[in-house]
Amino acid sequence: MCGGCRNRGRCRLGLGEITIIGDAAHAPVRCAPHFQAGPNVAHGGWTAAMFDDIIGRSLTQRGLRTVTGNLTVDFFNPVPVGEAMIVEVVTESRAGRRWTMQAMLRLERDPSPLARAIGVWVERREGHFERHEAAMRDYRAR
Ligand SMILES: CCCCCCCC/C=C\CCCCCCCC(=O)SCCNC(=O)CCNC(=O)[C@H](O)C(C)(C)COP(=O)(O)OP(=O)(O)OC[C@H]1O[C@@H](n2cnc3c(N)ncnc32)[C@H](O)[C@@H]1OP(=O)(O)O
Repeated sequence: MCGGCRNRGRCRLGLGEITIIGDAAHAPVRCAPHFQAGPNVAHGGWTAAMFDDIIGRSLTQRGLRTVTGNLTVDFFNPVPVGEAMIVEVVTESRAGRRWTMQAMLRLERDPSPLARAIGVWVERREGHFERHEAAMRDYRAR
C-alpha cells in the first residue's frame, strides 16, 4: 500500500493485492464511488493513479526501488465505477536504470482493454527522498 493509505489499512483507490509472475504482474481493482466523473464512469485521474500505483508497486514487490518518470494513458472505453476489473502489467524493456512498463485495464470477465498505460520507471539513486527533504528545507528557509 502507498504512504497515503498505509496507516488506514485500506487502499482508498480500491486496488487489491498484486501477484507477480516473472517480470509480469496482475491485480484486481475496483473504482470506488467517490472517483465517479460522468454517471457511473470513473474519473480519468483515477485510472491514471491506479496504473501508477499498480505498476510502481509491482516493481517494488520485485525488489526494485523506482519512481515514475513518465506515464501515458490511452482511454479506449468508459471505465465503470464499482465493477470488478483486472490490471495486467508487463515489462517492455530495461535500459540501465530505466524500466519501460505497459499495463492494461479490463473487466474481470471480458478480455477487451478499457485503458492502457505505458511509462518509464527510474530506479532511485541512494538518498533520493533525503535529497528531496533537504531541498524543501532550503526552499522553506528562503
Ligand atoms: C513516491 C515514491 C514511491 C516510492 C515508494 C517507496 C516505498 C514503497 C512502498 C509502497 C509502494 C508505493 C508505490 C507507489 C507508486 C507511485 C509511484 C509514484 O508516484 S513515484 C512519484 C512520482 N515521480 C517522481 O516523483 C519522480 C520525480 N523525478 C525524479 O526524482 C528524477 O527526475 C528521477 C529520479 C526520475 C531521475 O533523476 P536522477 O537524478 O536520479 O537521474 P537522471 O540522470 O536524471 O535519470 C536517470 C535515467 O532515467 C532517465 N529519465 C529521467 N527522467 C525520465 C523521464 N521523465 N522519462 C524517461 N526517462 C527518464 C534519464 O534519461 C536517465 O537515463 P540514462 O541512465 O541516461 O539511460
